[in-house]
Amino acid sequence: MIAFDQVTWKRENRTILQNVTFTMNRGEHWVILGRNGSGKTTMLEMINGYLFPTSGTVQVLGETYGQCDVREVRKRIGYISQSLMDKLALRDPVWEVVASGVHAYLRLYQAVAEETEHRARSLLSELRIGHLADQALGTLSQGERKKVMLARAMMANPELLILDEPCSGLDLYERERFLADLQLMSDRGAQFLYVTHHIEEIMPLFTHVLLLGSGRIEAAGTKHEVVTSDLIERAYDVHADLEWFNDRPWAKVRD
Ligand SMILES: Nc1ncnc2c1ncn2[C@@H]1O[C@H](COP(=O)(O)OP(=O)(O)OP(=O)(O)O)[C@@H](O)[C@H]1O
Repeated sequence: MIAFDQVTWKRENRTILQNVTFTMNRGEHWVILGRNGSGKTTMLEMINGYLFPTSGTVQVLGETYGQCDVREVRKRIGYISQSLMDKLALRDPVWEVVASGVHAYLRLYQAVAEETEHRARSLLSELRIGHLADQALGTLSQGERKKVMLARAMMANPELLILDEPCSGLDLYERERFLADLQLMSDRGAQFLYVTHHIEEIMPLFTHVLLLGSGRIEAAGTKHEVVTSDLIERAYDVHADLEWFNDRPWAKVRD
């Protein structure tokens, strides 16, 4: 599904990723954790084929980057990020924003097939925002906009769904609703790769965690192997006790 083999990325004499090797197998859902600047977004950009390693190889969905048409691979990947959100037209009706995801266009440039509109509307209803379908995107709350992005990404039936801090800016209520919706969407066949700063966002659906520290892998494996007090302390440099509650980890920071 995704394989990094000895991936290194250097910029202006700085090594931003160093010898990163990891494999995400079919059926697994991964979370990437790591401090600010540890290289998480850089990894996501590589998986999307926007950045190429200085050395090492990246394989995604069975294709090796450098030996395939990256644009074809991208069609099989959904990507939810703040920078995509910023590119969406705030005046467009919500259902159109969702429908444009079917071809991964930013806007619709031609008449939409009735079936596409129907699918966009029913995805919005499934995410409990069907009543907002005809409103302009710019009139929605941040939480509702995140759901629109989720619906838009699901329009193309992606095999891999990448989420870069999707819950940033959401209050507790909106965050929990978004995470519940993600759980709802997880049985549609897409595998998730989720970047966050908040370990309690590691929902039951996630199976594995990669912990990144200054461009190197500190740990990678099943979530129960990786999300431990020792490893979290090492990666974040804070003393924390971890507790699992409702199959999610919660950190209590000590002095
Ligand atoms: N194009 C670039 N040229 C030079 N340095 C870069 C470039 N892109 C990223 N970096 C540097 O690489 C490091 C890792 O950046 P990256 O955005 O991947 O971190 P991150 O883990 O996603 O951080 P955050 O959690 O703050 O979003 C940072 O120190 C950043 O300044």
